[in-house]
Amino acid sequence: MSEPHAPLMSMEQALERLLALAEATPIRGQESVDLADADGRVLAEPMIAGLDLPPWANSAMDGYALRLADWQGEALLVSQRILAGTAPDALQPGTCARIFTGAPIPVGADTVEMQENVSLTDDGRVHFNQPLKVAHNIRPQGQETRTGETLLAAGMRLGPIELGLAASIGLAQLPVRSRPRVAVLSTGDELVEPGRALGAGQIYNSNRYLLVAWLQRLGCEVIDGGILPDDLERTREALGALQDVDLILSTGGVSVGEADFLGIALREAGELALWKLAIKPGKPLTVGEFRGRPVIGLPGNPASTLVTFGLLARPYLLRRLGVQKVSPLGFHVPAGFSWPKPGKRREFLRARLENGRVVPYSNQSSGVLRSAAWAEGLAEVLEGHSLAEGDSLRFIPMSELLG
Ligand SMILES: Nc1nc2c(c(=O)[nH]1)N[C@H]1C(S)=C(S)[C@@H](COP(=O)(O)OP(=O)(O)OC[C@H]3O[C@@H](n4cnc5c(N)ncnc54)[C@H](O)[C@@H]3O)O[C@H]1N2
Ligand code: MOO
Repeated sequence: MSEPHAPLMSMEQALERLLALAEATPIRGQESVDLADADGRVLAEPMIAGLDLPPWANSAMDGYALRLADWQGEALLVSQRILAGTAPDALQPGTCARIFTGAPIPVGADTVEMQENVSLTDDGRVHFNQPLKVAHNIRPQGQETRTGETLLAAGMRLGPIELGLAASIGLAQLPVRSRPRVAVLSTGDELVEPGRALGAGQIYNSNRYLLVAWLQRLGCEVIDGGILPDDLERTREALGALQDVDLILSTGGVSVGEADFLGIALREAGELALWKLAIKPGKPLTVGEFRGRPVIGLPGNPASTLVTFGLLARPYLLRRLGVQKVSPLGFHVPAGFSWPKPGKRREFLRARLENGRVVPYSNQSSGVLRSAAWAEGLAEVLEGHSLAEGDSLRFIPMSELLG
C-alpha cells in the first residue's frame, strides 16, 4: 500500500518506469504475414531493398525522349513509341522517341520534353519549341532507393505508407512481431454488459469496449477476461484461468475502496505496486505481476481509463514489441481559456481546437466519457502552472493516441 499522503509520481517517472519494465519483458515472437494482413503490426527485422527504385531510368512526362546534342533546330523523326511496361530499343541517332510517363528511357536519350512544348510537322516530325535541358524529366535509376539500403528499421509500426513501400520493392510478406495477447478484465459488481437490462445501482461496462477496440488497433489479440465479481475466490479463479497472456489489463478497483479483490488476489500470487500519479484524470495505477504475467490496472472512471491507457499502457505495450517511438506527437497551441489556479496534478483536458485555440469540454469529470467523444485531443495543463488566455499549451491529437 502506498502512504496516503506520499508524494505523487510524475508522469515522466511513471512512463520511464513502465518503459523499463517493457524493455525487461520484450515480446520476441515473430511471424511472416502477407502485406494485406500487416497493417498495425510491428516490423521484426529491418526492411532492406533488394533492388534499385526505380529499377531503370524512366520518363516523368508524356512527351519525347531525345539526345540533347541531336536537337539543332531541325524537326526530328519519331523512331519508336515507348509505353510503360515495354522494353525500348536503343535510340536511333538523330531521331526522338515518343514516350509516356513511367516508360523506360531508351539507351542514347538524355532528356525528355513534355508534349505540351512541341509542335508536330505535317509529316509527323517533332519540333521542340522551348530550350531543352539535359536530364530533364528523367527519373534516374535508384533515385528513390539503392539496392541494400535499409528502408525501415526493425520496430517500425506498419501502416498504409510502410506497406506501400514494402510492395514497391516487391515484398509480398513481412516479418512482424507476434500479436501481444492481452487479457482485458473489468472489475465492479455494478457493471452490466450492454444489451442487458440495468438493475438498481448498475451501469454499463463501457471500458471493456473502449479497450478491446483500441487494443485490436494496436495489433493485439484480446482475451476477454469478463467482469470480475466482487468476490475473492472467483477473482482468483478468473485470474488463474488466464493462460499464456502477455499482459493482464484491468480497469477499476485500484483506488482505496474496500472491495479490492483484484488487489488481494494479485498480492497473493505475485507483486503489486499501487502508484499515485500526478495526473488528472488517472491518478491511481496498479503495476505488478500475477504468476509471472505482467499486470496493469487502470482506474475505472472511463476518462481515466482513456488517459492512462493512451499515455502509459499504450507506450508500454508498443515498447514491449520493440517500438522506439512510443510517445504521441503533440504541438503547442494558444489556450482559449484561462486556468488561474495551479494544480497538484497535470490535467489532460478533453479539448477541441476552435479558431486555432484550445477549448476544453465543459465537464471534465473523469466519469464523463462523452467529453472524449466531443474532443479532438488532450490538452496538457502542467502541474504547478496557471494559464492566461492565449498562453500556449501542448495539444495531443486523439488520432496520435488511438492508432
Ligand atoms: N477516497 C478516495 N477515493 C477515490 C480516490 C482517492 O484517492 N481516494 N481516487 C479517485 C480517483 S482519482 C479515481 S480515478 C477513482 C479510481 O477508482 P477505481 O479504479 O478504484 O475504480 P472503481 O472505484 O471501480 O470505479 C470508479 C468509477 O468508474 C466506474 N467504472 C469502473 N469500471 C467501469 C467500466 N468497466 N465501465 C464503466 N465505468 C466503470 C465505476 O462505476 C465508478 O463510477 O477512484 C476515486 N476515488
Ligand atoms: O484521477 Mo481520477 O482519474 O481523476 O478520477
